[in-house]
Formats: sequence, structure tokens, C-alpha cells
Amino acid sequence: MLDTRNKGWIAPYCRKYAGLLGAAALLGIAAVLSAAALLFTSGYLISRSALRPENVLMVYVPIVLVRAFGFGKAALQYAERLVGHHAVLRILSTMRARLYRQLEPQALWLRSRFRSGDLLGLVAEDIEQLQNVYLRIVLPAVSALFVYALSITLLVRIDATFAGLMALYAGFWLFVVPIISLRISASRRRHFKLLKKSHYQELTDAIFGLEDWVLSGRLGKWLENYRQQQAVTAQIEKKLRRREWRMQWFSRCATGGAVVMLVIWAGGLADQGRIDVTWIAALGLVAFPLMESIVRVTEVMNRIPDYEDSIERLNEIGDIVEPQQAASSQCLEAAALMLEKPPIDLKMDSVNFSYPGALNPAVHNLSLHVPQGGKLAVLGRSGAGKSTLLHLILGELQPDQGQVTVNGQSIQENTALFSVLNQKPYLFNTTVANNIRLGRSEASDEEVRYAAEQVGLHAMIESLSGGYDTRMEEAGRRFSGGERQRIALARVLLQNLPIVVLDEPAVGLDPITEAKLLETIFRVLKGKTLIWVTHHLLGVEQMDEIIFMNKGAVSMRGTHTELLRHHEAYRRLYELDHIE
Ligand SMILES: Nc1ncnc2c1ncn2[C@@H]1O[C@H](COP(=O)(O)OP(=O)(O)OP(=O)(O)O)[C@@H](O)[C@H]1O
Repeated sequence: MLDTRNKGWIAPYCRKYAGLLGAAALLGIAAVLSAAALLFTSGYLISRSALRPENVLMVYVPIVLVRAFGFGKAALQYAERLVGHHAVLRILSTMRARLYRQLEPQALWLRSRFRSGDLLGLVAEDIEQLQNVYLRIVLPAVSALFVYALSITLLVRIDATFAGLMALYAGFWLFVVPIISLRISASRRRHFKLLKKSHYQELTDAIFGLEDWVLSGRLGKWLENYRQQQAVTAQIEKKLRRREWRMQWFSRCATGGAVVMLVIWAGGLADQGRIDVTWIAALGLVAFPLMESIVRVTEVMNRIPDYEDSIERLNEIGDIVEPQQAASSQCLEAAALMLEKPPIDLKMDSVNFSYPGALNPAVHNLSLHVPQGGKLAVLGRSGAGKSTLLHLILGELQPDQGQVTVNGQSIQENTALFSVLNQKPYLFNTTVANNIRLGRSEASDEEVRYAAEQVGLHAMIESLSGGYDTRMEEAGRRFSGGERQRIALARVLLQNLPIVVLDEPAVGLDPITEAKLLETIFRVLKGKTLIWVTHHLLGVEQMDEIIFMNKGAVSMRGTHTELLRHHEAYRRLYELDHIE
């Protein structure tokens, strides 16, 4: 886990992967220098050939050099991309693992806060965006700085006055123009983004309330209004584009300016007889690639606002989640102590909970007792209060009345007793072993293997080309839904906490896979307390208590046999769920 010094999303990774990023930057610089050398030798070759050398052998060396630098430039550019992308993909996979570790333990709590957005999807996309920060901002900027410093140093050795002039000219384009351009464009881009966001919100609202717009007969008016707003946004976007083109045009002029200055200077040197005239074109042409890498910084800086939102959002997530984690880590010791002294007794006494502003309570007068190793199934329609109940059990919500306790202590002080297996476990693009090890980062290879064996994945993993070191394809596409859940289950085994919350882990699986997964879950989690939210009755026979929730209250409860015996509704539901 990163310490506070490593809190951001850019600098810590630059430090950690300095070697790889440095190699990519060096290759980028070498590619620019190779391009400069190519144009330099080409310029010389053209001038030399124009003077009609008596023998082709007299221009043989420049011909070979042109070829070498031509190939070299392409090869170096390719190598730079390869190393740069390799570095960035490694950074992204570390970032994703970090994000997962931050979010996963609070999955249920986050879901209660970010009900309507697919938070994980959103932040995963943000991390995707960050790769551009490295590839399109950090690397080009570093390469431009180096090219600037090297060119001026070389020039000083030939002509200090001219070197000073060029340092000012190129420095203006490298340091001053990008800052001015960023200042102007940043506020416009932000304004544009805000406008777009508000239009999206309005459009989404309108789509949800389309029926009301039609019924009220005001749809035409709304459409007209929306069209006008769109026209304003399009106008601003057009202005932004025009500005970008103008900036590109100025950049080309800047390169042209440098070429003219170099040609005039080289002409002066030739007049003084300090260089041969054949070098004039060579020195002029060399400005093209060097200046281009410098003026590119303006374009690069203008991209910063595009990624600001992503970085801000990721920092916000850290700020929201870290206080929760701090509380959890304080509880770890207590958890360890409690693990040594089973049993863990979980109790809810007449708990009531209402969301702020809600008319009815989401959980109403609910009492439960789950002793160590007890198994509770929670069923109910959507909105019945199942998730709220889980938040209360996990100590993420505080009851308005009543209390939730473990061994007589408030649950808020003991939240690190829980593992959670939810509907969509995320698999990272790292090795299979690392994905399992997310449960406990210090777990040994043997422990990872053992956990995989327990969940029935060992043979399948061994059959992969690299065994446990095989990389998951992005988002674990190589694994089926059931296998993904088994990996998540192996993580839970490594965590080895006394209470496991199962939040519909089998939802979306076919009945056979579901039955097999449930059989594995109940087998490997034997002895642990299970709290299982499920949408149907497959596997409920194995539970010690089944509760049905309706409008926040318990509408039916008992063991499977009791419910079958006394409740006609349960009997029918059970039969429906068990039709072959
Ligand atoms: N963050 C929230 N703010 C306000 N009301 C909420 C919030 N979360 C849930 N509710 C409301 O509380 C009630 C219980 O919701 P809850 O999510 O606990 O039900 P659920 O049984 O888990 O539903 P589902 O199976 O669809 O997840 C619902 O009426 C819901 O609209």
C-alpha cells in the first residue's frame, strides 16, 4: 500500500517506474536527434551533390549516413513506443490494483453512496485516461527539455551570441507560450465541459421524463430550447478548434522562424569563411525536428485540462475511502484478537434505519442473532431493504434506533471482521497468482495455490500456458463468470476473516454453474458466519435461518423445514425455483 508520500496518481508512479520511463524518454530523445542528424546529412548531401562532385565516392559517406539515420529514426521511434507503452501498461495495472484495494472492502458502502453511477466503471476509465498523461504529456515534455538543453549547449561551443539568441527564442516557445496558452484554453475548456455536462444531465432527465413532456404538450418547446443550447455549445467547440488550428499555425511559423535564423547565421559564418557553403542547408534543416519537438509542448500542455477531471476524481475517491480504511486498520488488531477467541456472536436488536428525507424506514424493527458459523439467507424484492440491512451489519450505516453488536461490542468498532463476495469481482491485468493474492498481499505462493485448490481452480490454472504466472487478459475476459467468482472466493479464503457477506455472488450465472459455485462456497467457508443475500431459493436448505424482507421489515422467517411446513407461499416459491 502506498504511504502518504505516495498519495497522488502521477508522481509516485513516475518515481516507481523511473527506470522504464527514463528509458522511453531517452529513446524518444534519440529518435529526435536521429531525425535531426538525418536532415543535417541530407542538407549537406543535397548541397554537396549540387556542386557536382567529380566522383560519387565523394558523397558516399553522407549517403550511408542518410540511410543509417533514416532507419535509426524509425527504429528508435518504434522502440520508444514499445518501451513507453510497456511502462505505462505496468503503471496502469499497479494503479488498478491500488484502486481495487481501496474500493473493494468498501464496495457495499460505496454502492450506498453512489447509487446511480457505476463507480468502478467510471474510475477505471479515469485510470485509462491517465496513460495519456504519461504518453502524451510527461514523455514529450521531458524529451523537449533535453533537446533544448543539448542543442543550446552545442551551439554555445560554435557561437555564444547566436546560442544566446536561440536560447531566448526556443525558450520562449518552450516555457512562455505553453503557459499562456494553457491559461487561456483551460478556462474555456472547463466552461465547455461544464456546459456539455449540464446538457447531458438535462437530456437524461428528459429521456426519463419523456412521457410527462409528451403528456404536457411541451415537448416541442423543450426540443427547441435544447437545440438552442446545443447551438451555443457547438459554437464554443468551434472556437476551441479554431484556436487549436491557430496555435498549430503559429507553431509551424515558429519552426520556420528558427530555420530562417539558422540559415542567415550559417550564411554569415560562410561569408566569414568559417564554414564551407555546403553546411548552410545542413544547419538550416536541422532546426525542423528540434524545433518541432519544442513547439509540441504547447499542444501537450493544452491537453492537461482533459485529464484534470480524471485525476481529481481519483483523488476524491482516495479522500472518501481512506478515512474508512483508517478506521478499518485500527480494527485489525481487534479483529486478530477476536479471531483467537471465537466464537463471534453477531446481534441486531430492534434496529430501525431511515435514509435522510425518506418517508418510510428502509429497515424497520429488525432483530437477528447469528452465532459463529451460523448461516443466514436474506431474501426480498428489489427495494425491500436487503442492501441497507447489509450496510447496517457491516457497520457502514448507523441505526437510528437499536444496535448491531459483535460479542456485545458495537459493530462500528469491529468492521474488520468481514469479507465480502459481491456480484462482479474485478480481475486485474496482472498474473492469476497476483489476482488471488489481492486477498492478502503477503500470502506465499503455497497459500495462493492452496486457496486455488480449495475453490477448484488449481487444475484449470495449471493448464494455462504460464500456470499461476499467466496474465489475465484485460478485465479477466479469459475467465468465465463462475471462474471469476471462484478467484474472488480464493481471495476471501486468503483474507480468512470470521464473517463472510455474500451479496448475490451467483447472480447472472446459469443454473448448473450457480449450483456448483454455491456448493463450493458453502464447502470452503464452513465454520465461518455467512450472511447471504440471494434472489431465489436455490441452496437455501443449507442455511440455518432464512428471512424474507418486505418494506424494511421481516415478513417471514425460520429454517427451511419450518418455512416449508408452515408457509404455503414459501412452499410455492421453493417449488417454482426447483422446477427442472
Ligand atoms: N442511499 C440511499 N438514499 C436514499 N434512499 C435509499 C438509499 N439506498 C436505498 N434507499 C431506499 O431504501 C429502500 C431499501 O433499499 P435497499 O437498497 O436496501 O433495497 P434492496 O432490497 O437491497 O434492493 P435491491 O435488491 O434492488 O438492491 C428503498 O426504498 C430504496 O429506494
